[in-house]
Amino acid sequence: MIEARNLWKKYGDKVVLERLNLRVEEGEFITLVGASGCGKSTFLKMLLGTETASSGELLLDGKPIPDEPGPDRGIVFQQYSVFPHMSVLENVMAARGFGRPGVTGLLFGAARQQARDEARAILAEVGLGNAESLYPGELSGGMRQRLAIAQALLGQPRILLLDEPFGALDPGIRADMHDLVLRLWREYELTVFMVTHDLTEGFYLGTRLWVFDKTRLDPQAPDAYGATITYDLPVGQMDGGKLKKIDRDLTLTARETEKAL
Ligand SMILES: Nc1ncnc2c1ncn2[C@@H]1O[C@H](COP(=O)(O)OP(=O)(O)OP(=O)(O)O)[C@@H](O)[C@H]1O
Repeated sequence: MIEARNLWKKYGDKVVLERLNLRVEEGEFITLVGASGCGKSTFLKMLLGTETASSGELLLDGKPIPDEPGPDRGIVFQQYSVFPHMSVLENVMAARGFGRPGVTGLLFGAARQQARDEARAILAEVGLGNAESLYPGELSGGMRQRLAIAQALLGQPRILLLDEPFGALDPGIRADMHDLVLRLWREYELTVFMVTHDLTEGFYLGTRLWVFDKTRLDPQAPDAYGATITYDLPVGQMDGGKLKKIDRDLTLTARETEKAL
């Protein structure tokens, strides 16, 4: 489904990512970990289409990823910007409208009613069915991320990109969000790429964990080399074409890996 062939990303003379070669099949749940600033978000942006490769290829179904976001790819950031003066329902409807052709993306009549119905359905899916008339300022951090996920799912994406979506949440809330993401991943048969700083989270959620790191370093020229994927660890298993999580002692596995890294 997704393939990178000798993919590089540079900003000016600064090499951020280098020599990425990878293949991802439909339905995988990839978790990305690595030091701050090593290019994980940049890689997600390349998948989204807001950043382009400096060289090499990034392919979706054998064709170059379009260099602009499309409905087949949804993204959730750690801090999500919503319209503060619009209710939860209106925010979701606005996201739907903006995804449509037209100058303003405004919806009228039957299209508006359909957008409202779709927005209500997706809000119920993410557990915000009773919060549609609240304003963003009235939402907890977890509810705000549920809203962001609802917006990301609106275009019925095949690929969901999550950039540290739960980094700012309390542990209890994070556990609820993990349940939500795993349910949505299975229900919508998504392919997920999720950046996290939490290795345990990476092991728990993913079917495959990637570690981004630099393999070469020039102390005189710190920007001369970029990061690449240094570990590609299977942390789940395929079961008759369906992905199934394997039971494991998560804490132990994460600790073992931290030691190994
Ligand atoms: N638009 C840009 N122009 C120039 N440099 C950029 C740009 N975007 C990112 N960078 C640089 O690219 C490098 C990788 O950034 P990126 O945000 O992808 O890292 P990251 O691994 O996601 O970090 P973090 O875990 O802290 O979010 C950083 O050094 C950053 O300063």
